[in-house]
Amino acid sequence: MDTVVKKTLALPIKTLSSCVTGVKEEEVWVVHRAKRGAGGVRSPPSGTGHSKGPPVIRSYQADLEKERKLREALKAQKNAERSAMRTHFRKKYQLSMSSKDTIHLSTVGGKVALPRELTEMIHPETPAKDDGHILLNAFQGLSFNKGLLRHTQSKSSIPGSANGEPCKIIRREGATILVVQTAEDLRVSTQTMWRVSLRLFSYNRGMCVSVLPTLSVRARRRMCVCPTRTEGDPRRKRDPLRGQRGTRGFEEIPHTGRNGWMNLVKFWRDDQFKVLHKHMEKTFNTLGPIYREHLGTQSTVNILLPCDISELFHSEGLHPRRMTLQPWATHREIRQHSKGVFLKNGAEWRADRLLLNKEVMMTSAVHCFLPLLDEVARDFCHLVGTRVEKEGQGQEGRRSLTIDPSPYLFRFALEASCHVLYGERIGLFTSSPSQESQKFIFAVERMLATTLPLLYLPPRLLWRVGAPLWKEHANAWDHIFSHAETRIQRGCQRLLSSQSRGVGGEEGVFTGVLGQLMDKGQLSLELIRANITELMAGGVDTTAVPLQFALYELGRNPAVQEHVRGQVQAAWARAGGDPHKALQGAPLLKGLVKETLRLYPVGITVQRYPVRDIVIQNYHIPAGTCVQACLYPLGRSQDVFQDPERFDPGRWGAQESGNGGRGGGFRSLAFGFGARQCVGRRIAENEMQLLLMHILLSFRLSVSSSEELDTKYTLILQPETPPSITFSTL
Ligand code: HEM
Repeated sequence: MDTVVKKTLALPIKTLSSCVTGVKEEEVWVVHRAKRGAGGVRSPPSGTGHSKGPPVIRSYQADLEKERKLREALKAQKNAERSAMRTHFRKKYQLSMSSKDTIHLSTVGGKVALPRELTEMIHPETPAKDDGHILLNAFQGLSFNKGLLRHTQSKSSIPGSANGEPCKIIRREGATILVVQTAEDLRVSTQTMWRVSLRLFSYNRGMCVSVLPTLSVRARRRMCVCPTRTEGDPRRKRDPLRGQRGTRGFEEIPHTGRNGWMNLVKFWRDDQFKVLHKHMEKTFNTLGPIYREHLGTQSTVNILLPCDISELFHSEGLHPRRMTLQPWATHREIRQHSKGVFLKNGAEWRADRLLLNKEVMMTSAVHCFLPLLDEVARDFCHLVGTRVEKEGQGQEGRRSLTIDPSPYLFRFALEASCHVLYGERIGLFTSSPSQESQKFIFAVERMLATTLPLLYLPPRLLWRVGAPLWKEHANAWDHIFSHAETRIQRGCQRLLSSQSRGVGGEEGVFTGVLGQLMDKGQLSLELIRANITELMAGGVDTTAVPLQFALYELGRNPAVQEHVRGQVQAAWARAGGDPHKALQGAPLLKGLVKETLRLYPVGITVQRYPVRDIVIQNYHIPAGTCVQACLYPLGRSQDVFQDPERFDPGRWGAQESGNGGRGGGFRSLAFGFGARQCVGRRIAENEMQLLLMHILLSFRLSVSSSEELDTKYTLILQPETPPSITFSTL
C-alpha cells in the first residue's frame, strides 16, 4: 500500500487543488479553462469517464481520473489506519473481528504504516519509524493555495513556526489543517488571528490543528491543548516527574486548562455539569485517550480504554479509594452521624465492607432475597396491568396504554430494596401508598441533584455562610436519615418482638439485611444504622433510572425485544415459577441490563487513587493522583465496542464477558470494580432482571419515536425527560 500511495502522491501536485479543496466540478472547470485558454469550449464537461471530445476535455478528464484515484488511495489508507487500530483493540480485548476492517486492511495489502502516536499506543516498546507519516509527509509538498482557506487573505498570513519557517497547511477529510510543532507555534498562530479550533486532527510528529473558519475567538479560548512533543524535544529531559526512560511527564498529559477556578466558572456559565458525560466524550475525541481536568477544588486524570483502566485497577491497593463526595461527608460530620462504607476509607472501610458483603453480595444471600425481589416485580406488573385494563384502549384482554412509568419504577425500586433490607413490605403498591415513602423518594432525588454543584466547592464554607444550595442538600439528607431511622426502629422492634415470641433466627427465615446484621452482632448498632441508611438511599434512583432506559430501548428495538422475550418465555416455562432458575435460563436478561448500563451508566465515572506510580498511555502518573475511568465515553467508543450505537444485549455472550488478559473484561464497569465495587450490585442486578422478565412476560412495549433519548447528568445519568412507554397486554 505504501508504494501505491507514494506513486499516486507523486502526481503533479499542482493539479491537486480541486481534489484537496473539494471545490465543485464547475469551479475547477473555470480555473482549468482559464489556465489552458478557454478556446471555443463553452460548457463544462458532463462526465468524467469519457475519453471523447476535444483535447482540452480529454486532458481535463484525465486529470479528474488521476484525482479520483488519488482520492480513493487516500481514503483506503485512512480506512486501513482506522481498521488497523480497531483490529488491534479487538484482538486485545478479545472482541470478534469485523469483516469491514478485514476488507479495509486487505485493500492495502494488509500492511499499514500508522502515524507514530498510534504506533506508540499499540506497541509502546517499539520505536516507530520516522517514515510512519507517509501520508501526511506526502501532503507537505503542497503549495499554499488561497482556495484552501477561503477565509484567509494571503500566504503571508500563515503563521510562522518557532524556527522561523511558515507552518504547514494541509487539507484532509474536508478540513483545513494547520500543522504546528510546538505550543509556541500555536500561540503565534492564534495571535495572528488564525481561527483555530484546537482540535487534534491527526497524530503527527508535531501537532495537527484543524482550522475551522467559522469558529469564534471565544470558542477557541475555551480549550487549551498541549502539543505532543517529539522524542528529541529537550523539554522532556528536564521534566522532573518523568518516571522511566521514554515515559512522558505528568505535566505533559493533555489538559483542558490549568486554572481550575476559571474552568469551573466556564462550566457554570455554559451549564456544562448537566452534560458532563458529553463533555468528556468530546474531550477524549479532541485530546486523545487521556487528559487532565481541573475543576474548582477537583483535579483528575481521565481515561477510557480498558487496558488503561486495568492498569489503574491493578494499582488500587488493599483499601481502594474513590473521590470522596465531600458534601455527603460534611453532612455526616456536622450532624455527627457515623459513616457507612460509601464514605469510609482504609482498614475501617474494609472491616465493615467484609461484613456487609456476606449479607448482600454472597451467593447464599442472593438466594435468600431473590424471592422477595420477585414478589415486588410481580406486584409492579399487576399494578400496571390493572391500569392498562382499566384505562387502556382496545379489546378486553388486549389493551394498550401509554404512560410515563417512572413514578412506578421509583416506587418499585424503593419497595424492592426495602423488602431486602428490612424483610418486610413498605406498601408502595397498595391503593394508598405511604406519603412518607413518596417524600423519601423526592428527598433522594434532591440530595443527588444538589450534590453535583456542591462537589467542586468547599462545603464547610457554604455551611458556615448558610448558602441556600447547602441548606437544600442538608435538608434532603436530614429527611433521608429521619425516614430511614423510622424504618430501622420499626424493623428492630419487629425483630425483637418476633425473637421474644421465639420466631426470629429460625433456620430458613430471612429477616432482611438489617435482621441478619443485628443477629450476627458484629457491627455496632450505630454502624448498622449508617450502612442501612446508605443502602436505602443508594437503592432508589440507581435502579429506577436504568429501568427507564431499558424499557425505552426495548420499545424502540422491537426485534431485540422479541428475541429477549422468546428466551425469557422458554426459561420461565422451564423454571416452574423459580425466579433463580428463570434468570439462569435467560442470560439475555443479564445482557439487557449490561447493555443498558453500557449506553447509560448510572455513574459516569469510577475513580481511584493509585497506591503506586503508574504509567498510562506512556504518561507518568504519580501515586495518589485521582484517576477516573470515564464510563460514558467508554461505552460509546468504537475502539472498544463494535457498532457502539447499536442496542444489542446479545453482545455480552459468554465469550465476551471473559476477563482474559490484562485489559480484557474492563468494558462493563457500571458497578465499578474490585473490592470496592458497588455493594448493592447483586440487589440491583437481580431486581432489574426480574422486573424486566415479568414485564416481558406480560406486555409488549413500544414507543412513539425511535430517536435517541436526550440525557442529563445530575450525579447520576438520567433522561432529560422521562420517556413515555406504551404497554400492550400480550
Ligand atoms: C444499577 C444500579 C447501580 C449502579 C449502576 C451502581 C453503581 C455504583 C458504583 C459505580 C459504585 C462505586 C463502585 C466503585 O468505586 O468501584 C457504587 C458504590 C456503591 N453502591 Fe451502587 N450502584 C447501583 C445500585 C446500588 C444499590 C441498589 C445500592 C444499595 C442497595 C447501592 C449501594 C452502593 C454503595 C453503598 C456503594 C459504596 C460501596 C463501597 O464504597 O464499598 N448501589 N455503586
